[in-house]
Amino acid sequence: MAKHWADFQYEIYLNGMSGAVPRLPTDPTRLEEMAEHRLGPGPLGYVAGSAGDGSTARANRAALARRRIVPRMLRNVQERDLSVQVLGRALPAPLALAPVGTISIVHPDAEPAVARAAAAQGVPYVLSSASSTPMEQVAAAMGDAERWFQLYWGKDREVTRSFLGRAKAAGFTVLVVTLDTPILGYRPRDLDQAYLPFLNGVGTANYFTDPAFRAGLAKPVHEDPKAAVLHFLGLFGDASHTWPDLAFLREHWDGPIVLKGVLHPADARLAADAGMDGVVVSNHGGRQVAGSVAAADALPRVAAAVGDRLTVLFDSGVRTGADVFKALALGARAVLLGRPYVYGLGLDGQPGVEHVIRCLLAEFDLTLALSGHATPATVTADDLHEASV
Ligand SMILES: Cc1cc2nc3c(=O)[nH]c(=O)nc-3n(C[C@H](O)[C@H](O)[C@H](O)COP(=O)(O)O)c2cc1C
Ligand SMILES: CC(C)CC(=O)C(=O)O
Repeated sequence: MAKHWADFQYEIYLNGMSGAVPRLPTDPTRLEEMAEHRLGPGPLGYVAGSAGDGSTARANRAALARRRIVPRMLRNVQERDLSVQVLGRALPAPLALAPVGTISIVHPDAEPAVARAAAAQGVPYVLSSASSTPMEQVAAAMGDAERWFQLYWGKDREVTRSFLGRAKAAGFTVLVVTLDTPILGYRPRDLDQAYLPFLNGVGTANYFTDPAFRAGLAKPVHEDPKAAVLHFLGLFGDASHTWPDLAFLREHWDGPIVLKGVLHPADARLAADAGMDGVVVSNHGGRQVAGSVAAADALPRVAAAVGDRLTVLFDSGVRTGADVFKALALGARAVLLGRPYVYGLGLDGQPGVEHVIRCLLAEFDLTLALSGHATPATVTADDLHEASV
């Protein structure tokens, strides 16, 4: 019998026969609660927090909860294959880890631990520009796994050129360009504590080791770290970019380019017109625009507009295997997971991240099977019922 992601639950029960229970909860809500007790107030506020009154983050969850799965019976789901084709690559399941900057604030093993966990499970990890570890070191920890790099497309073209060159040399093949964060959103939990990881130099290592970034400093980083941090804050984003500027990135990157943070179907069409390969329908986990459309409400409109021209990915609010199923039904090819794996890392390092991935995919596998599907490819909008509350 083929191995299935769902087997993880039997592994847990079998371990229980010798008295072992999982070190971390298998329920994402309890995982978050545990992280709340373990992370310090600054890191917790930064990771768990969102923009303004938090309404976008709540809407992300509500939009997924409102959709209910309508399971089908007697469809032979004994043998299942969760793999999907994404940007010409075969992924073992419709999942990647979202780019999350500055994660050394939750665990000293930081990005290399996430990279090893993702590689061990065969799931792509999108490494953030704001990595607390230089990208070359993280790439080395990724082994043979797919290497995806997220670009903060900033003000200094030389830094952008240098990042793209370093990413290519380090074996990254897919470029994910984040559009929704040219400026940091209004985040009261961070403001109230006057806390930002970058102010302590966290999340800047990838910049501080960059020759083009260093060329813009009057003094070496170790002589004036504060000036280096200010330089980073001044250049990581550029709110003056417009659609024609994408030509620069297309010119300097050979592989697939995916635009992250697209919510409007018209923007998705512009992405396709600009020669991009994919979009991530995302509102940055509700961290940028309070009051914005829930990502799961934007998804079907974007998929209808460009699903035949672009690879449509999705993030913001995914917590469970059922959420992955719903995102596929709403038109996504695969999802990116954000905060939950950061909590796994914070609580238990690399094994914590692997635990989160295995729980999510076990639940997705079971949801798929118990809803009458042997593969993600057959999931459609017909599998969902939209509840009125
Ligand atoms: C602490 C934190 C840091 C983040 N840093 C980045 C980043 O550096 N680049 C980026 O494109 N997105 C970043 N994001 C957004 C995630 O990639 C993703 O869009 C979001 O977390 C998905 O929502 P979820 O947390 O509800 O799963 C960050 C999110 C969090 C929580
Ligand atoms: C502003 C970035 C450097 C990090 C980020 O994307 C975030 O905090 O959401």
